[in-house]
Amino acid sequence: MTQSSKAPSHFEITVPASSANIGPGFDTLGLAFSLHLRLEVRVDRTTPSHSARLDEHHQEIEDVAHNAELCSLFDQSVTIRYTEQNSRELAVKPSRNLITKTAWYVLRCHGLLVFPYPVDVIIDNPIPLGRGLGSSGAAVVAGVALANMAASLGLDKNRLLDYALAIERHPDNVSASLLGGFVASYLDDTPNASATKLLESRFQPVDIHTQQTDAFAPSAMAPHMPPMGVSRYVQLPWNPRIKAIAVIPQFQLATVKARAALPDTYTRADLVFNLQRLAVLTHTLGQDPPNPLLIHAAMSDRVHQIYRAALVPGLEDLLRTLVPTELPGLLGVCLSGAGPTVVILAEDNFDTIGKKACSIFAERQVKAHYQVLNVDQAGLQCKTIA
Ligand SMILES: Nc1ncnc2c1ncn2[C@@H]1O[C@H](COP(=O)(O)OP(=O)(O)OP(=O)(O)O)[C@@H](O)[C@H]1O
Ligand SMILES: N[C@@H](CCO)C(=O)O
Repeated sequence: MTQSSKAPSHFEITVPASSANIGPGFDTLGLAFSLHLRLEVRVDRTTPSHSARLDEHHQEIEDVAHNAELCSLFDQSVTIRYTEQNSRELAVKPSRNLITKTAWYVLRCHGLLVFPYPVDVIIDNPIPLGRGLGSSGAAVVAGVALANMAASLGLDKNRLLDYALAIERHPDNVSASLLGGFVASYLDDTPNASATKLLESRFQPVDIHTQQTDAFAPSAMAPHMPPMGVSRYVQLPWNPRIKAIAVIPQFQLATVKARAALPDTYTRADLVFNLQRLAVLTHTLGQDPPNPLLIHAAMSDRVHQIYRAALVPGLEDLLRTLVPTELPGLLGVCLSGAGPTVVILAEDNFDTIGKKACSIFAERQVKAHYQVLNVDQAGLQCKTIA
């Protein structure tokens, strides 16, 4: 992530799409793609926003009966516009849009009720919504970066990840979008020393392991700051010859619905099945030449894909039919995150494989198209323009 020291008045934020799980790595593996959410941001640093500081409002906020006044105050400090891609159903009211709501949470954790200077954001989002390509994760990463750059908060990428996790509770998508490449991550159950320091401050750290979050509660005087170092990660080796064929059905599947389809408990046999393949998979995707039979077998899963198959017609056919012995160049197949997109890792014959996958979906009356994507090794990029 690049960031100049001078407070920029014109900058660009780019965040890669991502695929989570990659077969056996449920809630831990993430892969960033060369498909980017882009924000072009202008900050009018000549005109400080009115009522920028939370403590200037201390008494007023105590008296504010509704969130409405806080929202309208924030909405006056930022404007957002989308280009035509994938934005029809997205809110352009800043206090209701995921990107700027996330930025608002980060600002409020720093005592700011609004952006310190008026901000204008043009958003280009080629990442399809609700398809398992990490559009919400990319939006959250873009939001924390927007607050960091526009308010010159000086947060490094590890702290940005803490804030992103206060919103998106599973680390796989946001870690890949923030860091780039092929990432394994976990949430740290034991808050470290710096996190306990936060306990003495007036901010109570958000409990990252519960599902509900008050991060977006605008009426909160000072929202719960995330503990420091709440996630740990490693960036894994990736053979650049391997590309991803994203086979994208036309229907959406919200993550919350796909997570509700999962059981609360698993047999030891199923857990061991996934653990064994996960261990192999984290290494074999960095080997050269790739080993198709090993990769294909290591991408098998018993924790989430079988339980989501009913929500993605054609998934079981794809997992059963797309094998390296039948399709030269094919390495492995998996549901992308919570779906419905299916990601096929391959080193050759991308179009033959993509068309075959779309035809299998079509046999189940599912319209789909495919995109051949490289793995993005850069992650979040913040580029100063002026
Ligand atoms: N680029 C974006 N800008 C603003 N809000 C977004 C954006 N992408 C996603 N969101 C918000 O996040 C919500 C959930 O997004 P989406 O359904 O795409 O993500 P998901 O289901 O969590 O997983 P995935 O994006 O991987 O499918 C959307 O309904 C939308 O409100
Ligand atoms: N690991 C998450 C990813 C969601 O994008 C899930 O599969 O629910």
